[in-house]
Order: sequence, then structure tokens, then C-alpha cells
Amino acid sequence: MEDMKEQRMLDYVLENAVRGDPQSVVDKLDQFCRSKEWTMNVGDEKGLILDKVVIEADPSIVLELGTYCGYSAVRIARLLKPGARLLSMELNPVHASVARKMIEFAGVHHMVEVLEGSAEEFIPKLKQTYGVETVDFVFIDHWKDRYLIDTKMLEEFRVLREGSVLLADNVVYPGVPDFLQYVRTCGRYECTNYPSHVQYMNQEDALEKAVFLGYL
Ligand SMILES: C[S@@+](CC[C@H](N)C(=O)[O-])C[C@H]1O[C@@H](n2cnc3c(N)ncnc32)[C@H](O)[C@@H]1O
Ligand SMILES: [Mg+2]
Repeated sequence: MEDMKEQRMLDYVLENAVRGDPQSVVDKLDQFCRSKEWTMNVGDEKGLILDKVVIEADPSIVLELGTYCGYSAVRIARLLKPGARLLSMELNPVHASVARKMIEFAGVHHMVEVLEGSAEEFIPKLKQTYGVETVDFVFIDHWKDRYLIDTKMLEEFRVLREGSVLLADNVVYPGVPDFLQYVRTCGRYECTNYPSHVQYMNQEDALEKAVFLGYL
């Protein structure tokens, strides 16, 4: 693992950020990606949109599909109110391990739980195993061919409530046309598009907010 960029990114944070200060962890992650190696964190530019949508939603229960190294988990957690929970799902055990260390260093581990495995595996267990009745906010940022399937699973297992906010990354690049078409046309969501750029690059990208209207 020492030769992986995820480990180098973690080491950079451990050496340069302030323990217990989530903003400094976010800042040092962005600094690493801008000055050393590109990684797939949502990044500082789209991160400002993520912040705005989280603040507006003021969620108590948050789901994240795709933790990677914990950048967005730390970014979201720093905005949550006391007692709020973030459950973040990550398929890759190396990523999950780095993320847990990042989250612990940032001092937000009391509100963030990394679930190691696929979203498909955890969504059906949210109510019984994790005590989650419904979620207030979902950040969707895992593999792009899973956005639509896992969104439909969130509906099927009644994890969404009227007003639940989905925020999906990368809807332009690399793009998720099946997901976008579904949320924009099925009648169950009110959608807003937030144009931006791919993290740490000039390539156009966007986030899509889809507010669930209920099981119509
Ligand atoms: C773009 S990265 C997430 C970036 C993270 N949200 C951030 O901004 O810091 C996508 C992550 O999703 C994970 N992943 C892919 N498919 C998944 C699935 N079906 N369930 C859970 N995690 C998945 C990948 O291993 C990868 O770490
Ligand atoms: Mg992304």
C-alpha cells in the first residue's frame, strides 16, 4: 500500500494538516491534488456546491455512496449538526481503510461510519441493521453505472422520504445519462443542475440535485 497514491495522500495530510480540524484536512487534500497528484475527491470547486446543498438540507441522516479516501465525508461532516450521522459506503477495502484514518484524524469519526462493501449490499440493510428509517441527504459519487440502480434501490427499500435530497456528482463528466433521464422524467423528483468543473481541472462537469417528491 506504501506505493499507492491514496497512501501518499494520507501521509501528506498526517504530516501537514491539523489533527481534529476537518477544514485543514480538506484544505491539505486539495493542496495535495493541485500540487502533487490528481485524485478523484469531489474537490474544492464542486465542494462549494456540495457545502451549499448540505447547509440548505441541514440533514440529520446522510448517506454517501463512494467514500474513496474520505474527502467528501470530512467535508460534509464538518457542516453537520451535533447528533447527525453520516453512513458512507465504500467497496474497495484499501480506500475504506485510508478513509477511516482520514476521518479519525479530522476528528469527525463520532459522526461518520464507513461501511465497507457495495451500496447494493448495504441499502437493503439500512433499516434493520443500521437503524436508519429514512435519509435526509444522499451524496452519490460511486461508479457511474451504479447511480440509477442504487437510486432505484433507495426507493424500493423506502429509504427516501418526501423531501430527501439526492446530490449526484459527475453528471456531465464522465456522465450518467440513464440516471439523469430517470430523475428528470419519472415524476418523483424535482431537479436542479449545478454546472462546475471536474475536480482540479478545467473540463466541464456538473452536480445534479434531485429532491424526492414521494412515492407518487
Ligand atoms: C469518485 S470516488 C468517491 C469520492 C468521494 N466521494 C470524495 O469526494 O472524496 C468513487 C468511490 O466509489 C467506490 N465504489 C464504486 N462502486 C461502489 C459501490 N457499488 N458501492 C460502494 N462504493 C463503490 C470506489 O471504490 C471509489 O472509492
Ligand atoms: Mg465524483
